[in-house]
Amino acid sequence: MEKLTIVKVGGKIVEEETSLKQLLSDFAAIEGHKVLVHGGGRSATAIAAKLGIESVMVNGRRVTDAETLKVVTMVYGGLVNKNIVAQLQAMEINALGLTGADMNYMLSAKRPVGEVDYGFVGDVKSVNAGLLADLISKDIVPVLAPLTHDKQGHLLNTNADTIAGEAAKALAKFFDLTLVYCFEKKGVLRDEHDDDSVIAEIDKEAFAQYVADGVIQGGMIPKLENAFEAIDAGVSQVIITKADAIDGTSGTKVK
Ligand SMILES: Nc1ncnc2c1ncn2[C@@H]1O[C@H](COP(=O)(O)OP(=O)(O)O)[C@@H](O)[C@H]1O
Ligand SMILES: CC(=O)N[C@@H](CCC(=O)OP(=O)(O)O)C(=O)O
Repeated sequence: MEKLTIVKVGGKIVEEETSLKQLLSDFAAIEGHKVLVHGGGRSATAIAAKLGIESVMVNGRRVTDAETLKVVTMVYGGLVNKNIVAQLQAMEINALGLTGADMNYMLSAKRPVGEVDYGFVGDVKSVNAGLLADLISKDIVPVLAPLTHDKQGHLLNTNADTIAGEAAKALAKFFDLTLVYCFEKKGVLRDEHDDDSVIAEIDKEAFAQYVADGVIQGGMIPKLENAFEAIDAGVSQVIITKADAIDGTSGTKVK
């Protein structure tokens, strides 16, 4: 099987021009087939605020009403995605920006209203991995935005960590796959405020204990849940690391 690296980059890196540029240049240097998944939550929050729209997050997910859906569509599907594609093209990477609606590559269903009404948030139902794999095999580099669709004409907001996890799970049938979640810290930390307290390896048992102890919380919980699901689905390696170390030589290895 040929190797494929999927890199997911979070909002703090995406928001800052210099950190994004560095990340894209490191990404461009990865050998072999690759896919980039981007977030941009912070940019969406900033632009929503300029438009007088308040951002509400519950359990790390954005409550997405009709106006917020317009903002995230513009920010993720437009501004962030197309800027990344243009910058990668300048680095001789043949990038192709996609939402889940493009090529119908990622289908979702609006999350049912439970204790929380998340609005236009999509839970992934299926991934058209064959079409993505065809593109990847032709040396095209998909750049995936955190938007999916319901095939009834509606875009839905889906967390970027989930997009990366679902794409990895589906593409693991075609490639020997490494999934790298990169963000602003050196990995999963024993002490969130001490960047030198990286947990080198984590399994489900240790994860449950760290959550119970309050060491792992917030957005790191769904990130790790996505990571474990990817390992269970046959992804060879999942690494959580700092954006300047996407070569996988440091950070936290998910077992
Ligand atoms: N033990 C931990 N180690 C590292 N980060 C943690 C930990 N517990 C909670 N976090 C938080 O998780 C955040 C990463 O999750 P999230 O904001 O969803 O990531 P991203 O920026 O990649 O979308 C970090 O910014 C940090 O504040
Ligand atoms: C449903 C949901 O929460 N969607 C996310 C999608 C963006 C994202 O995940 O961005 P980061 O990776 O930068 O956090 C949101 O709108 O914030």
